Amino acid sequence: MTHILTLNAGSSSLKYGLYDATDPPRPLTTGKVGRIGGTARLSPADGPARDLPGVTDHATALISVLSELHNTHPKARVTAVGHRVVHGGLDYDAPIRLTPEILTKLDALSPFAPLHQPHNLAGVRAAISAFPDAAQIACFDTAFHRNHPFVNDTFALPRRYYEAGVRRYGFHGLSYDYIASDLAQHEPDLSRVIVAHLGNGASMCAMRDGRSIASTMGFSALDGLPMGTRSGQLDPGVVLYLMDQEGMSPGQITELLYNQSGLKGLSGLTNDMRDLEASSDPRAAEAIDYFTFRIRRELGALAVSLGGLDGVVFCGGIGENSAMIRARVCEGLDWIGISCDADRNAANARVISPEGSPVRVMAIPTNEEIVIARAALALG
Ligand SMILES: Nc1ncnc2c1ncn2[C@@H]1O[C@H](COP(=O)(O)OP(=O)(O)O)[C@@H](O)[C@H]1O
Ligand SMILES: CC(=O)OP(=O)(O)O
Ligand SMILES: [Mg+2]
Repeated sequence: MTHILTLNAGSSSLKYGLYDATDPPRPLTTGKVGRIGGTARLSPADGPARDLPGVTDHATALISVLSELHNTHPKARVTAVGHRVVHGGLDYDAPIRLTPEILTKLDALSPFAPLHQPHNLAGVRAAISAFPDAAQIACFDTAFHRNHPFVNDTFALPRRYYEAGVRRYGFHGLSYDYIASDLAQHEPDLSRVIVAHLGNGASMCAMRDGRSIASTMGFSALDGLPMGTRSGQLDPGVVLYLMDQEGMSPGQITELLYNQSGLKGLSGLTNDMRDLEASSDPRAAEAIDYFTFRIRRELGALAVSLGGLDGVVFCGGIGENSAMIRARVCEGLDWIGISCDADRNAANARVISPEGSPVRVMAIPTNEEIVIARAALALG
């Protein structure tokens, strides 16, 4: 028996999975290192969680994950490693087996996803040294969105920028791909669906019949919803002001918009939703107000893109676990058919809208790892 390893570096997490290389891949173990940048904690799905005091970044998190897997599954024969790679740019709209040339091309996209792409590619390089004989497969967050209609793919800039690749790519595509396959299997009657992937990074996707037609994220993973540490949608005039009036450099603005803004910037406290929910500081409440307000605003915009709504799905660390955020998002939206049953919501049930509701509202745990494992099996 041979095995597939999956690695998924998010902005605050490193998720992993080890699978038998069967069709479909059978999970042997999965888990994650969360709160990277804070008190990192390893949570294997099948064992006790523990803090990782020496882990301060994605590189040290990866060393811990590889050593955990070596201890728990010493006989694993890894023949393919599947990687989440956030940005595939113009060239990659499907998973691909990596070569040194492709890796170099993907390096060039790092400035457009600085919280992810460098960690994703460092993971590839670490996996090449740990498993030199294994196939390395990249699975792109952008791929799921590559067939957007022109109006959802472009900015109103002179055409040459579109041709040069300045487009609305959209991200979290592996998560949306998983949710689309889950819906096709279990809710085939739903055509127009909005999926809210709410984690440390957050975006929403409008899907018609399982295909993405619009996303709140754009050229980079900065656009759209406010996130743990990212601003979300911002008037470009603010960036001009920061440069012209405050004399900030591109590097300083990058640090501000990617690392010091969003929930962390607004609350002045933390990027972590669990900590914000537990806080009595009024700034924490205001950060949550802003987060839910922007989700509701985008919900309206995406419903218009779809010409109506049959379903809403919450996923990601916040979407799957926070009944409070889901309730706040759904509050007072009966007029577009959205409502939330308090008991179902509190129980984290799959369907949280009341029986017979015009829009089926759901909380579905996403599974980017299995999407990566399937691709690694196909291409490995
Ligand atoms: N029970 C919970 N209640 C509220 N928020 C939660 C809960 N569990 C996790 N979260 C939040 O989910 C976010 C992390 O989401 P996740 O999808 O794991 O991260 P990433 O985007 O880095 O992959 C954090 O803000 C965390 O506080
Ligand atoms: C693209 C993105 O924001 O990913 P994550 O939610 O894993 O940080
Ligand atoms: Mg994530």
